[in-house]
Amino acid sequence: MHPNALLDIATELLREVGKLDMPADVVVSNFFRKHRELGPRERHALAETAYAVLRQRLLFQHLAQSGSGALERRLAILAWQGNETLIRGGLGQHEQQWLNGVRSIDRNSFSEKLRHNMPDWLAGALKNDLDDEGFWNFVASMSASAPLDLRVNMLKTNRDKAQAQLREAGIESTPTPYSPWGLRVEGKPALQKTDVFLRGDVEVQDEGSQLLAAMVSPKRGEMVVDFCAGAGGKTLALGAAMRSTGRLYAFDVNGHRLDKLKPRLARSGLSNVHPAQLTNERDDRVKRLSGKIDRVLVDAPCSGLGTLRRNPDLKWRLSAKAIDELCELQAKILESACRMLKPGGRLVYATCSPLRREDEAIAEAFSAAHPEFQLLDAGELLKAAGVERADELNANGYMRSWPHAHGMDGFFAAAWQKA
Ligand SMILES: C[S@@+](CC[C@H](N)C(=O)[O-])C[C@H]1O[C@@H](n2cnc3c(N)ncnc32)[C@H](O)[C@@H]1O
Repeated sequence: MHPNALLDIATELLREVGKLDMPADVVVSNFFRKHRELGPRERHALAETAYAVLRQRLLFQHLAQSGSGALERRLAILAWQGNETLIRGGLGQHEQQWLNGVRSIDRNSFSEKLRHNMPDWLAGALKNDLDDEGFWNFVASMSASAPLDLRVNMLKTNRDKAQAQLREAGIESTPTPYSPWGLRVEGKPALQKTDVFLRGDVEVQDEGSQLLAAMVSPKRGEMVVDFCAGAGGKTLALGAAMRSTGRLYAFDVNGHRLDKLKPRLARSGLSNVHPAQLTNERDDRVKRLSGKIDRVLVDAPCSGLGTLRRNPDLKWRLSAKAIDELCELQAKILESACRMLKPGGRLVYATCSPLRREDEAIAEAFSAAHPEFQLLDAGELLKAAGVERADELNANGYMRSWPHAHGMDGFFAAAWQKA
């Protein structure tokens, strides 16, 4: 495709993504469905360019002020993630000069806001929770893209075999440093077409998300509830840990998300999973299971800010008010879900948020209101589940992962045992 035509398409894509009215991954895949003429390399460059703009939106918007023509075209030129020589071929003389000028600006001269690229409310909240070094480490980690992690389905195979089969399909991977079930893949290969994926030997799941299942560590024959199962990322890991025995309820209020679990379940070979849509967290099903369940995972609806590497649009689509509402809902869900546990049972509360308000604050309030639930040490639980270097993930008894420290998404988990 001619570079100018490619820049026109990039301009169009950035216009769509810039509306921020839908998740960026949905906008990008809808856009590609409309533009069948694009090859894989062009799609990759376009998607990465859109994501680069979302990651450093304030900086690019600031730099784009000095140019002329459509704003989105200037953003695309500044953030271009494909072949530099190719795209330069599509630029007019003025654009070439403008780009050279912008590139020569010393980035150290930029204001703090242009360096962290976050709305004020979010920068304020993170600075409140992290020290200066932690804050800037977090910022740096969020400006890179995330790796593709897979969880090996131990019901069907083992990590060595899965790795060898991926290699046969031309996909190189390495064992994840913490999760004993994880493989980290180089680049973004077309995994979904490989036999090893279609057979259900591997599933896409961030290493941190695998560790949340390790915090639950369900055993064969147990009664387990995944309260906020969504599309079932953790459900599948829990079901495999149970060796497809016992009963695993996959609850969610969103039927559309639960529908997405079905094809994954079919591949997984699990027969112990029972998906059910709830009307709300106080649904009658929850009452009926009161005092009957061995393990409950509450993978709560949250800001998702621990996944900013994958979903950089979140920081622009969320607001301080939305966090307030989420915190209220998280407390309500935990309060209702805890009723299902039998004495001796384990409750796990988890988020993919780095904000203390959604994490420690919810866990501390729950502990204070429920003396019958005793907090368990996350480091010990992870070690017992076979997680390597478990101590590195222990933060005052809670589990915490950071992209900059552990190379995985930012997760939090608290676990309690019911007396
Ligand atoms: C973090 S996501 C779950 C992701 C999922 N566990 C996975 O691993 O793929 C949170 C889920 O909570 C669900 N949810 C929101 N409000 C809920 C409620 N009141 N009761 C149960 N689930 C709820 C959302 O529909 C969403 O699917």
